[in-house]
Amino acid sequence: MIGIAQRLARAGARSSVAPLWNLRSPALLTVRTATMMRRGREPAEDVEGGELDIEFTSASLGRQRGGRLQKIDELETIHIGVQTSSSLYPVPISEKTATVLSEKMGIKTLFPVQVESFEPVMEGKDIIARAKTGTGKTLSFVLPILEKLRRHDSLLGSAEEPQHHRRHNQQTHGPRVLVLAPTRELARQVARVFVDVADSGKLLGDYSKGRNYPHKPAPGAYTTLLVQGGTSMEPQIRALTFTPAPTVVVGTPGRVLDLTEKGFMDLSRLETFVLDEADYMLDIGFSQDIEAILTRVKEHRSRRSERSIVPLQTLLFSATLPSWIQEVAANFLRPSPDRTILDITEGGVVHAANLEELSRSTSQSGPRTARGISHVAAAVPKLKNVPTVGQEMMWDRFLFSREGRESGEWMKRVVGCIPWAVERYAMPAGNTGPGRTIIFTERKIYVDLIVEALQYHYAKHGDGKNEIVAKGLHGDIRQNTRDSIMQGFRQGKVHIMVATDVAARGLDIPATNLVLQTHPPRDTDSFVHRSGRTARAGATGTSLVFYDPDHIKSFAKSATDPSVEPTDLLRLEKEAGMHFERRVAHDVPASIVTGRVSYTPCVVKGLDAQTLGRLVHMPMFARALETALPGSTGPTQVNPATEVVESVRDVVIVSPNVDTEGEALPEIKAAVFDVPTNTFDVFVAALQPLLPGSASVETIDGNVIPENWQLQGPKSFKSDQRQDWRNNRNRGYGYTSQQGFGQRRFEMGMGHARHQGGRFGNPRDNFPGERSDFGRERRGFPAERNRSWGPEKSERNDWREFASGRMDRGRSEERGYRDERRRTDWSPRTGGPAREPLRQDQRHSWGKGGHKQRE
Ligand SMILES: Nc1ncnc2c1ncn2[C@@H]1O[C@H](COP(=O)(O)OP(=O)(O)OP(=O)(O)O)[C@@H](O)[C@H]1O
Repeated sequence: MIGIAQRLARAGARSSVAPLWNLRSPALLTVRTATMMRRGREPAEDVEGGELDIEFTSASLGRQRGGRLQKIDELETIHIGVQTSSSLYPVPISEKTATVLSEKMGIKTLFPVQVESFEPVMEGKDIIARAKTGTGKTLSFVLPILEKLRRHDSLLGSAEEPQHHRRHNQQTHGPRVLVLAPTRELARQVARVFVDVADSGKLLGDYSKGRNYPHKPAPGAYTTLLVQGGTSMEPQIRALTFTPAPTVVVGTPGRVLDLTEKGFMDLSRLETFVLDEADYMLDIGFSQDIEAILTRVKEHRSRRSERSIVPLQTLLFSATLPSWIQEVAANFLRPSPDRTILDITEGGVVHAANLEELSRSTSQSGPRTARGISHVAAAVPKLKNVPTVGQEMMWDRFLFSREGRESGEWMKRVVGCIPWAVERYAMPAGNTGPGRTIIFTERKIYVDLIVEALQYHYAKHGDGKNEIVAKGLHGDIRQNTRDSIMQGFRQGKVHIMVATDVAARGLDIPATNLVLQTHPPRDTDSFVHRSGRTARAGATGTSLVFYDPDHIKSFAKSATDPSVEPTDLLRLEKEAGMHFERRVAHDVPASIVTGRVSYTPCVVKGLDAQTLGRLVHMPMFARALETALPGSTGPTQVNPATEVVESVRDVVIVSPNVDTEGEALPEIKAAVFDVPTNTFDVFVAALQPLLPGSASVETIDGNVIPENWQLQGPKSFKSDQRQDWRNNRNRGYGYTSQQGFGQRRFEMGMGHARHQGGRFGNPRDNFPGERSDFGRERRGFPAERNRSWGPEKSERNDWREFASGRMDRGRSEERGYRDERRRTDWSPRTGGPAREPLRQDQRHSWGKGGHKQRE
């Protein structure tokens, strides 16, 4: 008869046995084992779960090997809760970890990738593993890594501890495990799993809740340090130099490399090196950093005696392992038999013999996306009206930028359909709340635009009770804001997160109902990862891709005619092994981007092409022109710099709202601007100083708008509105957001604030028309550069230098600044005259508070 301990150990309960021997009274134990023995009933009997009273005799216990096990003298009855190996933790984990998993993390069973990777990691093998999104890859390396540390450390000092391991542990100070992840958010998430499983309290280096300097860890605790960019390095350095050093470091490659190169991170004690999202990390972009880090690891380790070194174990995990990875991964992994290649598919676990086999199996392994995802492709309808983004400056700027001309129309169409998608797919039946949606888009500017439009839409059309909050996440957002947005999304305070691919990999937000992509993604792997943000850990969810219905034609054709290039969606279906349900999206009735704006036509006669050429560079005019030309070139297709100017030489541009089609004003070179009524004043105020003397501005009825029109108080812009402007209040006049003029103008930036009617500065000074930006001309700034879309920053700085008397004559002549107009009394700080002319000795004190001393 073999002993209980051996049997338990064989069945996978090694670590659970030790406390058993110390029991002096009946106790309920949860032992992860399949085979138990009852007294007097030999041989052993397989138990299928449930609880079992077992009596052990002192004789049977006493036979157990190992001096550390206490011998029990009397007969004891021990109640052991038994569960079969297939249902609960079929791997030998310590009692402590088992308790954390089941009680704190609510994990009752292990997922296949976790079971399969456990033993190889424990044995110190290298692993490259692929498993679908949301199948628990993080735990599949965290669990065995911590267990391995525990097991090794439990042997510390005992005869069983391997010699080289003992020396390895004694000698140095740095982390024993290094995990690299591509994004800061993912690094934080992985680090948290280490902290949870190790039950080590605080995550070091997590500053999201204020400063968190390293505390003295409990003896034997496996502490984890988060080393991410975008936050202060100093506390990370302090944590690294602390004794004992953090056991695990999880970070992004840039910061890890930085700390290593500056000598703060000693990697000579490193035992395990993990690349989460391995394919992404080894792709161009990150691979250089990774190689540099590994070179450092080798350097550090080589300082130590050969015999003392524990072999470095490398673990690579991802949901996608493209074929190119075979060559790259071969440089990182040791050859067989020190390496295991795992592919966890729907059909089961494939132990590939080599990397080639793994990449071959990619195409044969069924759908590559997680099982619970429903895929929808929604055709985005064409714009029914001509929405002009009236209320938000960001859209203005975008639509007349180069990108805007390329993709502006598509973005407007897409944005108009998002509320439909959210309502339909992110609000599950019976669920009163808005659910969670992640919207992926290609560029940061799209993120900002979508967020702005959604915030506007939900503020306007929300029911006031279930307010839907949308926030953006991309690389230009400050780290603490990114962290709080992520936290808000996890907690359900943010309902829609609009993100670039920074959120595409690894992020685990369990209750995400909908993943929406504004364009079919560039490659299938991106699609797999983006879609994988929903339907995690066996849940269900929807992944929706917006596409252009023009592609429908080629959809149908390409199905029958192989010579037709498959569209993006067909390619995705083929390569990802899934099928899209086709739908037509609905855009919101009143365009989300604008609502319907009312227009006032404004006829400008006597325009020459040169003036018009200048006008069209200003977003405000360009937009008006665009609106005026829907029939000919389409609302966003206008290239203002060329097409419009070319055509204005011969034809009259007519507003679509005016039923004249060029005939009513046959001989006159004129432009009819359809100006949104609420910005009419700003428009005219900005327009008039730019026109040549021969030009006139008229309403469509032929009433000439006098030159000082805006000063007399236009009908559409009443005095109380002007007062609002002065008082920084917004009542939705179109040129500001809800945040109020002052703040908005600050956000807008200088150039934009200017063309909204005035100088950047105190908004009360700048009511359009009362004081314009063009006053600078009076101060001697060359007229041709004096435009509000005007001079480049460097030129502006030059001008300031000149105006404040700091520029020498040679340079000022070179730039054509008129020296006789040099104004030494002009304050570069306030843009107005200083109180009294500066003395020579005071001039140099600008910027050092000299002007204050004079006051
Ligand atoms: N054994 C388990 N039982 C229940 N839930 C689990 C188990 N293992 C992991 N999970 C949960 O599954 C979710 C997904 O896990 P994880 O983030 O590790 O997936 P992943 O495979 O790394 O996904 P991705 O490829 O997107 O990075 C997490 O919320 C995690 O808590």
